[in-house]
Amino acid sequence: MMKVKVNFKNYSVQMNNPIVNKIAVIGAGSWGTAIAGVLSAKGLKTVLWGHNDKHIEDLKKDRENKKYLPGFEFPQLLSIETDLKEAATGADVVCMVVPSHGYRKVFETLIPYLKTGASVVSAVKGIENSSLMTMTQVMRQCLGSALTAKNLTLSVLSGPSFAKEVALGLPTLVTIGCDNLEDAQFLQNVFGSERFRVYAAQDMMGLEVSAALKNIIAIAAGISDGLGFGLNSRAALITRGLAEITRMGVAMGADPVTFSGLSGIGDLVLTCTGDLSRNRSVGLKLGVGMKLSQILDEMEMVAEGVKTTQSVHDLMLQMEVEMPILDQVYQILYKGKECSKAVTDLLTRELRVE
Ligand SMILES: NC(=O)C1=CN([C@@H]2O[C@H](COP(=O)(O)OP(=O)(O)OC[C@H]3O[C@@H](n4cnc5c(N)ncnc54)[C@H](OP(=O)(O)O)[C@@H]3O)[C@@H](O)[C@H]2O)C=CC1
Ligand SMILES: O=C(CO)COP(=O)(O)O
Repeated sequence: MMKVKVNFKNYSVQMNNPIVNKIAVIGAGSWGTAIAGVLSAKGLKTVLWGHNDKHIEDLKKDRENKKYLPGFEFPQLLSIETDLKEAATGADVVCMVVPSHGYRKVFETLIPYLKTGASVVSAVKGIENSSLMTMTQVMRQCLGSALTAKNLTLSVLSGPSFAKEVALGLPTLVTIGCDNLEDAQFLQNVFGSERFRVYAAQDMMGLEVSAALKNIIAIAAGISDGLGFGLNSRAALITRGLAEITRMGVAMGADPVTFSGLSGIGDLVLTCTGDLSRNRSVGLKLGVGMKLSQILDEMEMVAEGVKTTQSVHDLMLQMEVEMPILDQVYQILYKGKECSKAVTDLLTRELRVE
């Protein structure tokens, strides 16, 4: 039987589209494809770039991303590219959706093609292993003086947003953060639509830390469910996880208020409870006794929390921030600790005041 494809339902051409001639979405996984689909469905000329020639050929031929976001036909205004120069040249907005482990290399290659005055948005939720930097810190470092010479704006898109639900046009609320609120407000109009409501913010560090660290707590929540624990345990992990994320965020310069927003508690709840989460599913499999190497071998998609656990563990030691849940997830992922022993160690810590 032939499967019916959905054409980015509920995103119609908007009358209030701001003047952007071209948007480049860099990274053709599920999230990049969903973002590019939404933008083009609302009437903006959008180019989606991916690094894998064979995969990109399939996208062109099928007008669908069968590997990462099956079932959604590309809108007419979406074009597909393997050439980074072609994709980025002339783009007013460049949205980076390459996973954190490949982000720096792709961005460095992209810099010469960035248009003067362009807005560069990171939609990625991870902390780089080698530098322990967030993605906008990586971009700042790569750009150096080109950031001001080219008059570029850096920003972050974050919030509870499973790619599949966004592609289906189910109501989704996210936040875009820029140093300057006016720049965030411009991007609110670029990305926003009736079904994709965008809030503006200025605390980029808070958005990036909450986005990256919720993935680690989602692994912990998956482990808890995999071990057969109940809803009490999951609620406790979300609550104490948020306390850890906030402690680290504040130590890194974030505003604590951000952690009670969409990118904070919003995305944490989604990822810890939603079965579409790849990070939660890694935890579930660990909880029922599978080995991490086997889980990763069988996964086609990225679970950013696995690598980010390593980065945040380094940050925890460097910055002397107390993060007991993160520490146990690290022990399970990287030191082969038994999940049940990690739980016992967490529950028998010295008694505390909340
Ligand atoms: N999916 C979602 O619902 C959401 C994801 N995010 C975030 O978006 C980011 C991207 O994730 P997502 O799209 O889901 O990932 P997917 O697993 O769906 O796809 C990953 C994509 O990245 C490509 N890729 C892998 N390595 C590199 C590299 N070194 N250079 C360039 N491209 C590379 C893959 O190509 P190939 O396989 O062909 O090598 C593939 O196209 C992550 O940080 C994630 O946390 C944020 C919000 C929602
Ligand atoms: O960040 C996400 C939704 O907001 C997606 O989470 P996963 O990467 O765990 O699937």
